[in-house]
Amino acid sequence: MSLVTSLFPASPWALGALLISSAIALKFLLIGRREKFLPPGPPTKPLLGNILEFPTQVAHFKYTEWARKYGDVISLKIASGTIIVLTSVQSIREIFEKHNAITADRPPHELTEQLTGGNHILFIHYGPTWKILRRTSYEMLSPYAVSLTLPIQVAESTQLMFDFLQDPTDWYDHYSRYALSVIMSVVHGQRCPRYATPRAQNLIINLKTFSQLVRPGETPPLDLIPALKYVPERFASWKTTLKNLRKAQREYYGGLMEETKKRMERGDGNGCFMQKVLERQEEFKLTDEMALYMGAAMLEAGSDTSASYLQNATQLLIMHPKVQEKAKEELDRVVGPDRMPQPSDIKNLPYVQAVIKEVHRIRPVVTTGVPHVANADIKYGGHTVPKDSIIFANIWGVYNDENLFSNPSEFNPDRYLENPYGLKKEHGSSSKDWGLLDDMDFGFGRRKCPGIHIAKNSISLNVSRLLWGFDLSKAKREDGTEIELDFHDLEPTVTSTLRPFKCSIKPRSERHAAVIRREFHEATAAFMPFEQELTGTDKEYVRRVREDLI
Ligand code: HEM
Repeated sequence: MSLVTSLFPASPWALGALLISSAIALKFLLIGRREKFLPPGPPTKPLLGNILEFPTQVAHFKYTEWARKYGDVISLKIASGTIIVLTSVQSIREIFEKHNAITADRPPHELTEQLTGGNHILFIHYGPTWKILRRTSYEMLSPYAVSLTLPIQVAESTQLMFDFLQDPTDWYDHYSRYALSVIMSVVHGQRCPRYATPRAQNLIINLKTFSQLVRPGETPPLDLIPALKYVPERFASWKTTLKNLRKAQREYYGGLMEETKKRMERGDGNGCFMQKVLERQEEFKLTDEMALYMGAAMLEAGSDTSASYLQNATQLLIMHPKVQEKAKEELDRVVGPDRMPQPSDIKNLPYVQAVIKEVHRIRPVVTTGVPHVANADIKYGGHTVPKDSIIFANIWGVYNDENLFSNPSEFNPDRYLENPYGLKKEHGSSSKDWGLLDDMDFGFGRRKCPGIHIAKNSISLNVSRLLWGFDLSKAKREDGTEIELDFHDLEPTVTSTLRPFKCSIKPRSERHAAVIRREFHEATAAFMPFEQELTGTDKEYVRRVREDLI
């Protein structure tokens, strides 16, 4: 028997079995391997692909390192799945904007599917339910609709400044209260005058449980191995957490909706988002479940994000006293010391606007965006972004590209006075691509953040008021030495959320402080329609604070 024939078994059945098992083995070996048509990326390992080096936290640093090495569109293999990361304005524009109908889907997310019954606009697939929810949110959060909510937004910002005045040590929580209260008022028609307000605390606790549950490693990889969802609850503690959270969320959001209904029945409606949703529920074709989770999604997507931006801005301003000085000079000239800046002032404050853009650039809130999914192949740069691939936009990587921005790690708002997009001189400002740089932090294409107008109001009003009224500096120890700030001390979440830190926030003068107190007192009428459901403790709190102002 020759060596060659000895390798083949005698029976044709055995030969067939051998061929099939070899084909299966080969297929398995190919799993994890980068297909030829894919954009380049780091080397893969059989079966695993890039799973071992795939970053689950602060992914933007690793994505950027790979982009500089392999190009602005890279691919990563997670077993047989493909992840695409875009790190240029041109690729984002082409793939997310030009092909927006193909890239409007989201990756499967079993946990949120089970938690919300597939009704949460942020997570659900691109399809009929999403279209209904999106149309509703788009209409309710249009620039015009948002302009009608300005009085409560401005009033809440006035309380924020008042809170800084009264109790600057809790500055971090004041931002969280503010962001929550604005969104609770605009969406559900009831405000949270204290951080400790039960409505605020309930939401904070539910959001914490949720973000712990979705943290990588907390639950088995349900989307990768769907069979895991059938493991009985006694062996899968995540199922109990999820069940309890679903119950808590439904009680919470259901309660808010009931209170809106009662307000409407009494004829005391305050024009909040949910009131309008309920009034037009049939027209929008919203089921009760869809309406419930519409309100939920707004609160969940709209509170932490705005607070994180403002906390980041505060840290950056403390770290850059010269930027504060320059902004204050502009505010003194345009607004003066006898009133706080109003939304209508922002257009006359180019340097403050530059500061706001520079904070977005150096510290985008959602550094790698929220992933989209392609539902068909897309050709780009000689490669294919395949159907079903998960696509991230590496916003941080674009904003920190030294080919676009000079010294990108330097906080320098002046770059926006020299070029409307903050770009190096040679890029000019005429290319239509650059417009995308303006609002990158809010995402792209059909899934772009519908809350952008509320968020922009919050950001511009509060950054300008903070600079107008306060001197921000590092806190000092007892021995007089300054406590240094750590720019990279972030919470392990998907947003750029700083951990709380000590700092000093002092009114610029007694004159500024008096204006804040006066305007807070004058804001009482704007608060009232949103205080109908306050608990006894909260009622007592607002009564006492207002009495003290007289
Ligand atoms: C600084 C504040 C905010 C930032 C940075 C931000 C950022 C984002 C980003 C990056 C996305 C994903 C976009 C994409 O998939 O391409 C998003 C989606 C979303 N945001 Fe915001 N957001 C902010 C404030 C708000 C506010 C105030 C609201 C509500 C009033 C809101 C409601 C939503 C909703 C409902 C979605 C889901 C849209 C969808 O999937 O169709 N956001 N946001």
